[in-house]
Amino acid sequence: MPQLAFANTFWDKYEQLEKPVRAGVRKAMKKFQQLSVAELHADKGLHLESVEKAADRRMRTIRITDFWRGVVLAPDDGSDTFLLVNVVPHDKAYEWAAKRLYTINSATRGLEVRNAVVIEQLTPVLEHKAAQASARLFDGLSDASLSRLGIDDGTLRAARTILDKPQLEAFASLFPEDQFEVLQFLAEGYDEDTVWREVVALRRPADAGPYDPDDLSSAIANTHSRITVVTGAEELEDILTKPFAAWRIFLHPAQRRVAYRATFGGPAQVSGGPGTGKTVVALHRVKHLLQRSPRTSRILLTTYTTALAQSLRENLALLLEDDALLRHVDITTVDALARDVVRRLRGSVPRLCDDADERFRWRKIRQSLALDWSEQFLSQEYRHVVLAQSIGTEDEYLRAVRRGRGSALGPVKRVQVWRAVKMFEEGLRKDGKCTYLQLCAEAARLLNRTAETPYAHVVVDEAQDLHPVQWRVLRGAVTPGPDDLFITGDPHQRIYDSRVSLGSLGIPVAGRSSRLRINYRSTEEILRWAAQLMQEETVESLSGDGLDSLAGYRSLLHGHRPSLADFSREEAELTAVVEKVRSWVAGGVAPTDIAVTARFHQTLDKVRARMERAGLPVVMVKDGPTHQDDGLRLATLHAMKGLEFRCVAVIGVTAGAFPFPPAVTPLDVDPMQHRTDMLTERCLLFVACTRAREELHVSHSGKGSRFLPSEQ
Ligand SMILES: Nc1ncnc2c1ncn2[C@@H]1O[C@H](COP(=O)(O)OP(=O)(O)OP(=O)(O)O)[C@@H](O)[C@H]1O
Repeated sequence: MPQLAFANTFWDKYEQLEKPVRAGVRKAMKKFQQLSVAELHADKGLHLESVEKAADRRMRTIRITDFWRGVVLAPDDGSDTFLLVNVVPHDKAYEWAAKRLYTINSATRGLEVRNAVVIEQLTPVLEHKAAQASARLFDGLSDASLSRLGIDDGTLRAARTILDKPQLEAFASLFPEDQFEVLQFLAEGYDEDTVWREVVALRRPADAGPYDPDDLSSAIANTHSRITVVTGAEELEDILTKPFAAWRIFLHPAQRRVAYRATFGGPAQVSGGPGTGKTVVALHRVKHLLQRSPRTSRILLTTYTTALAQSLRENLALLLEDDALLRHVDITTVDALARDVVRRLRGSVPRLCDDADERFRWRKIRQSLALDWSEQFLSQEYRHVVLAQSIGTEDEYLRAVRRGRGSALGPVKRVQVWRAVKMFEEGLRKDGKCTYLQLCAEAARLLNRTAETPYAHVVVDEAQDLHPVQWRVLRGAVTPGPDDLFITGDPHQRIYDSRVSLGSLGIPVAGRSSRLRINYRSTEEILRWAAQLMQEETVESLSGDGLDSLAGYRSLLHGHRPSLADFSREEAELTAVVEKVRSWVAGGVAPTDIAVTARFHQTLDKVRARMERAGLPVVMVKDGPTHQDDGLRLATLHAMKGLEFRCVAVIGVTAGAFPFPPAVTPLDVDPMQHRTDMLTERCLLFVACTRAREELHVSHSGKGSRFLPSEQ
């Protein structure tokens, strides 16, 4: 019987096909499982046909319906793995198939495809231009170095004509995939050995023997990130009938390496820019841990908000497809976990004090003690110093190193602050209340006192915003040792001003950190635009022991440039956003795949009224809509964390809203805190803009925010 394999490019089309065409695909695929190779070639219904003047002699088309054909790479070396690469309307199928050439990469041993015809047409023209340029992008690299990294002669000739990064990007859909990634890394300035390690070694099989350019079936088996080999009828049915989600099947080697690494000697960390698949990796890690843990052990999968926990739940169910396994995983926020721990180990949970109540209490204390500091300063001092360092006595506070705080506090002042802290804590205690962070501190204390740890493994997503006391809860929830904590996050998306040093919290990740660089969500145009919002900012790493950067961060997708619109009045801005949403809907985007976001609820209320008047129903993200709830999504910027939509409009990006003065500590009060607050403001806008997959619209009325790029 022949073997059947699918290239991920096949799914790009399959998902959009109409029902009868899909049924045709299913019927054709089944034949590959029922007939012998000889019978396949002879089957009249399938009509396995070679392609005239094809760049690849193994290209075949098959009949799907009267109007659609499948494109198949058929082995001609005696092996029996057929690779299904695309479904194309009948009249375009031959042209599409004729241009593609499949080859085996000499370094990675993966199967790659290139648009051989277009590369061949372009190269002489570009060679002519390149000869006149003073420098080319890859001048500094010898042919031998490039060849070691898998660049073959055809690619080399074209690569030698490339002058700059934008020109390289234009080759994204033309060059063989692994070779293109190697060139992207080199273009970012990485040296040969790093590129070998980060691209080649990740893919190359450990037991790679001598290079055989014709061993198609081994190459197909090696190419996990782009090809899936179907092992049986059940699996085929499963793939063809369930909603297809590429992330379930095709992991990038950098994702697979961490998600399925047999074991880590201790806490492990994965960082990466927005949309690089950190959540996807966290989900696959849970799957891996479940498969290798004893049936009695429990796993905690945790994230920052309830909405994100809900989405993790849905996606893990999709990935595992096994309710029995799913029951071994608790999916919850750290705060909810802390509440459960306190309830279980202490019997009751105090009432929770919300942000407004907390601010009110600090204000009253400040007034009653006639302190010079603002309530914001006191609340931050409590959060970033007292709670962060578990300070319990005045003496400890007097000796504390106030990391991250830029205002000096001598002993006299510290005694005053400590009095305020005690008043705050006693006031809450008297009212039978506590803040969320106090609840976490209590949960951590209780977990520390008991010998029992509730979880065998803890997997943390969106880790960048967790406060040290929340980390203590997680530290206490799992016994230190191999595979205890698996952490994913992006310090460029820190929007709640929590600073940590994971090492000092008993979570050392040194030597077990990795980074993801390919964005699977947004187009390169959106990414480049959004990255300008973070310009020149240095960002502390996830573990707090150095700096993080977005170097090498890129997308393979291309689309429209974001639009930045500027209005003199808010009315006009609101009218424009309604029109924008209308045009997206008219273009075929489902309202559930569109989000409008603004900093303030007030702005969202106005948007809501306008949209409803225009006959466009809306749903607030904070109300936790499910997939079934129709309507365009409205959310504050904070609520956009972790989400994604095909189209996003970020409105009200004015000078007064970004930075928002009440959210920023004045420079003269605390220069360090001022810088952190300003960075958090930038991050907030960055997070919102990077939620967009295909279209991003940003607008303001009146003066625009200084964070906005000056050039489009
Ligand atoms: N290997 C993959 N193949 C296809 N799609 C992928 C892959 N990895 C991730 N994706 C898709 O990319 C998008 C972003 O993934 P994910 O949410 O995991 O990224 P993230 O790094 O957690 O993002 P953020 O930090 O911005 O919230 C999702 O739509 C996901 O399905």
